[in-house]
Amino acid sequence: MVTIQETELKERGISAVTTAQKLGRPILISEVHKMDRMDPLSFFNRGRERYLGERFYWKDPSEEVVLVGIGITKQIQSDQATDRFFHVEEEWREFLKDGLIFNPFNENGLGPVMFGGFSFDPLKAKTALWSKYADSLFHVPKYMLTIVKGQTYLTTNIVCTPNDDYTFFEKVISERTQLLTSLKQDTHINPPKLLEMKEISPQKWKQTVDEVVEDLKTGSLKKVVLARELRLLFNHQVKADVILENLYNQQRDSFIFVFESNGDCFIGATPERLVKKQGKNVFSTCLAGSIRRGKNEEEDHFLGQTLLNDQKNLNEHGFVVEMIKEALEESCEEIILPDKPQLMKIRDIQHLYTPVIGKCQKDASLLLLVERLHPTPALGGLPKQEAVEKIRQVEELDRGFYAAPLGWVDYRGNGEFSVSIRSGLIQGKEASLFAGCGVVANSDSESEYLETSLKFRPMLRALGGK
Ligand SMILES: C=C(O[C@H]1C=CC=C(C(=O)O)[C@@H]1O)C(=O)O
Ligand SMILES: [Mg+2]
Repeated sequence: MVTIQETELKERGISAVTTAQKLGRPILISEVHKMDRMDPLSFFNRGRERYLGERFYWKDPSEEVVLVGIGITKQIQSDQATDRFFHVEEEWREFLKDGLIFNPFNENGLGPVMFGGFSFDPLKAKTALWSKYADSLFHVPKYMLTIVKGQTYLTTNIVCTPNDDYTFFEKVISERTQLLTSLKQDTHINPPKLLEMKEISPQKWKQTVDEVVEDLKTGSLKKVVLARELRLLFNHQVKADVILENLYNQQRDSFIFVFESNGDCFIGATPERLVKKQGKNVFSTCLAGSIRRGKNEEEDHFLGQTLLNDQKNLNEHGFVVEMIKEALEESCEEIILPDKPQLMKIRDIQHLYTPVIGKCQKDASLLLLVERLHPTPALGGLPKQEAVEKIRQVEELDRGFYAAPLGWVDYRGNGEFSVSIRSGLIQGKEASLFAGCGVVANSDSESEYLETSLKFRPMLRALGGK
C-alpha cells in the first residue's frame, strides 16, 4: 500500500495559490514522496488510458536512475534553430522561478524534471514523418515515478494560477490515489503482427556511401555518418507498452527510452551515452566501430580482437575520441580517458568504446555540454559542421530525433542525455526504424550496409520481427 500525505498537499496547495496571487502569475508546486516499490513498467501502463501520448520512460544501463512520467504539466517546444539549447535552458529556468519545491531527498531525478530532447539537425527540411515532434521538445510530467539507488519516489508537479483555489488540489489528490492504487492494468495487449517490411532505397543509399567515400579521399572531410530507414507495417496499432516491455527484457545493457508526443511514439534501446552530469562530474562515451557477435564464445572473442586491431574501425573511433576530448576541454578542468578503446558487447553487436570522465567548471550546465558535444562524429562526422552539412545534402532520411540527444535534467541541474540510436518511431500501425554507420575514406558500402542491418535488429526483435 502506498502512503501519501494528502493534507500536506492541500496545505502546500493553499500556500502555492497565495504565492501565485501575490506574484500575479502561475507558479509551479512540486512535491516528492518516498513510496513502496512499484514496478515502473506497470506505472507506465497505468497512465495509458488517461494520459496516452503524454508519457515517457527512461532507464540507464545500470538502472541507477529509472524515470517514468505521466501527463504533462509543462511543455517546452520550439522549431527555432539558432541557440536552441540556450533557449530551452532559459525557458526551463523561467518555469522553475519562484516555484515551491518540497523535496527532502538528496538524490538525482526527483522533483521537477524535464524530459525530452532535440532533433538531429534543425536545418534539415522537415517531412511528415516527424511532424509530431518539434525540433526542441521537453515535457515536465504531472506525475513521475523515480527509482534511484533502489528506492522509489513519486513526484507531483502542478502549475497553480492566481485563480485556483485549494479544491483544485483535491482533484489532483484523488487522481493520484487512483493511479497508485488501481489494480495493475491488463498488460496482455495483443502483440502486433508484422505484415510488411520495406527498406527505404537501399541501392541508392549504397551509392551515396560510395560518393561520400570519394569525397573523403579528396577533400577536408574525414568522416560522415550516413543513416537509412526501415519501414514496417503491422496488422493493428502498435502499443508502446508491449514494445517497451520487450526492450526491457531483451536489451538490459542499454539505455531504454520512450517519448510519446501527440499520438506518435519515439522508442529505443541505445548503448550510447552522450553526457551525464552529477554536480561537477561529467561522464561521456566515445562509441564507434562495430562488428557482429560470434556464434560461440571462441568466434565472439576472435571477432572482438579483430575489431580492436582493425584500422578502418580504429580510425572511425579515433575521430570520436579526438572531438569529444576537445569539446569537453572547453568546459572541464580535468579530463580522464584511457589511451586505447575497449570492447562493448551488446546482444547483436560489439563496439569500440572509450569512456571519458571530466570535472566541469561551475558555469557549464548540462545543456551547454549537450550543445558542445552534439553531434559527435559517432553520429555526424568530422569536421562537425561540414559533416552535418553533407548529411543534410545527401541523406534521404529525415532523422528527426534519431541520433540526437535525448534525456532529462532535474531542477538541480543534474541529469543525463543518451544518443538516441537503435531506435524507431511508432505511428499507429506503422513504424520507422533508423540505423547509421560511420563512413571513412576506407569504408566499403556493402559492409556498411550490413552493419546498418545489424543495428536494426534490437528494435526489429522488440517489434516481433526477427
Ligand atoms: C549511428 C549508429 O551507430 C553509431 C554508434 C556506434 C557505432 C557506430 C559505427 O560503428 O558506425 C556508429 O557511429 C546507429 O546505430 O545508428
Ligand atoms: Mg561503423
